[in-house]
Amino acid sequence: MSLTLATTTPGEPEIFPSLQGEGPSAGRPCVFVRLSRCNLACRWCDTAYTWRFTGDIRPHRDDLTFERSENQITLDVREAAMRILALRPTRLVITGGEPLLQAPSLAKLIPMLREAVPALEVEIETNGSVPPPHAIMQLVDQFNVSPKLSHSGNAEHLALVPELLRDWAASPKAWFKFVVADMDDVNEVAELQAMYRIPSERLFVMPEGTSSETLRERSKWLAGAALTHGWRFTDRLHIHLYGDTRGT
Ligand SMILES: C[S@@+](CC[C@H](N)C(=O)[O-])C[C@H]1O[C@@H](n2cnc3c(N)ncnc32)[C@H](O)[C@@H]1O
Ligand SMILES: Nc1nc2[nH]cc(C(=O)O)c2c(=O)[nH]1
Ligand code: SF4
Ligand SMILES: [Mg+2]
Repeated sequence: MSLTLATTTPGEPEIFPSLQGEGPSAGRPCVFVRLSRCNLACRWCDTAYTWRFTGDIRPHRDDLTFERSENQITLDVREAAMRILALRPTRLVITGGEPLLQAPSLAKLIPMLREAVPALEVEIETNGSVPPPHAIMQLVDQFNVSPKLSHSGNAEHLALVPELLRDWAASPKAWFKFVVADMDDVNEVAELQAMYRIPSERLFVMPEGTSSETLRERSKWLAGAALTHGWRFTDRLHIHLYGDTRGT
């Protein structure tokens, strides 16, 4: 069984230690694993190298195949586990791309890691549009679910998501993290919250941006909107610390 990962440089799988930069566990030391491929295609995606390959215009369509890319590498699950364990993880963040596209391999990887580190805590970053298999719901401690608003440009795909969002909202393991670029987005978050009964306690808003300047500018009014609506606010610590750099 194998996993397809993103790469930092050709041939080097994107497995790295860093502080969690976003959401409910921001500031925690973690090991990150970034998987390749995504079912969506967000206009402002900061990791488009995980899915935008040559000749691949609509990656979430089944009729398009992915071309080989130096931005991805396939490893046996056992090899991926060894590389992760070498970094002595206490908490793991599995991200992408969309990690739930490789759920069956993750259901092999996580128990393998826990055999070596029984107390290992595991988070998954997901766009919330791929149904998580039961085994994954059991194995993972925390899901950082980032449903995409209309400004992401995934309109026709997002029409399929509503039922799933209701399920995520009902799970105490799911924390919502909405990427916001302007006040229209704030209003859309409020609508989704009401429609799917997302508890404010588990709802974060996060500014869209890949530079400190943009994040600071947007944080000023977004912090106010969070206060008005009773939501949580999260910055993107890693961008301030390291910039928009692979493997950080
Ligand atoms: C690259 S995604 C990978 C996981 C999954 N595909 C998702 O979208 O949740 C990781 C996180 O980064 C966020 N993100 C991506 N590009 C961003 C940007 N330009 N500004 C702010 N957040 C961004 C996503 O919304 C998500 O919360
Ligand atoms: N430090 C750090 N924190 C993160 N939180 C979510 C990330 C992601 O890309 O999913 C991320 C990332 O890439 N780096
Ligand atoms: S869902 Fe996540 S990885 Fe996929 S395009 Fe959007 S932000 Fe990027
Ligand atoms: Mg990121």
